[in-house]
Amino acid sequence: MRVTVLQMNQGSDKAANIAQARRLAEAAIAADRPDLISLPETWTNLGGDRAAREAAAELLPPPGSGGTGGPAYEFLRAMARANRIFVHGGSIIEAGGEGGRLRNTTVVFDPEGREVARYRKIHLFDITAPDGTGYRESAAYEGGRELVTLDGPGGVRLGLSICYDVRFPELYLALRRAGAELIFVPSNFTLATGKDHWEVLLRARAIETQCWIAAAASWGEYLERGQRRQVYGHSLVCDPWGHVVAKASDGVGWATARVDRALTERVRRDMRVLEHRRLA
Ligand SMILES: O=C(O)CNC(=O)[C@H](CS)NC(=O)CCC(=O)C(=O)O
Repeated sequence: MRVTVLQMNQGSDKAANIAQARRLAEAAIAADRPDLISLPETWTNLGGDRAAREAAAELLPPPGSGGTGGPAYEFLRAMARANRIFVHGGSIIEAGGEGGRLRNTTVVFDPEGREVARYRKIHLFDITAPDGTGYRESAAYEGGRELVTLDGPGGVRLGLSICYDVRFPELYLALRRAGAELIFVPSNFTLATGKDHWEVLLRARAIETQCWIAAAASWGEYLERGQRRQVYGHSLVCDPWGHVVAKASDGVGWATARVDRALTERVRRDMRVLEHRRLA
């Protein structure tokens, strides 16, 4: 099976972001025929101000209801159904959290266009970057609490996570223990942290968990309340040995890799790290 990660340069115009996602996804699907395609974190909105973020938010239909969602949700569903592929929607902004807060939420659709998983980002990005920029994701967002895995194409078990989650290895160990073979890390990684940490963290999570990692990321500049900010990009797919087997260059685009399940099996058989664990 093949997995494609899309690299976008979204801003605060939701309709333009959906148009960009559509254009990139159509080109990637035509070129590489993936079974599974993944978008970046909050690909429907990056930056702007609180009002732009709230305007991009969608109230999602209850899981399993088959109900109709907003334009981003319906775009993802239609793309899955039209191409008969799994679509991992990076994350979209979900309205309806406690106290008017938003949620940073992944939805996954199967080739029939049914929503088969929903994950809400657990770890929120409240930090000061080395360049002095402060981030307080928890001001707008409510954190999730639930671990999510599901069956993907060809029975490959998928595990869900988002961006800053990647710094918390216990989540990935729990996903592996829940049977995950391919774990997603859709991201808006900052340039200041990403240049030093992005690939190291993703490869470490792959090596420790012996899982494939698919990390679709936002790339380039955007404006946050008029201030210029940069995100690192470098969307990639990593194999369970820790090799980066596909990576997007600078700019918008995508990268596709073949997920070789025989490799997963061999790595796990020959180095039984799960059984060798002593402390956690
Ligand atoms: O704010 C939104 O609308 C969507 N959320 C994000 O873009 C979040 C919080 S600002 N970004 C990250 O988690 C980057 C993590 C990162 O860069 C690191 O761990 O170093």
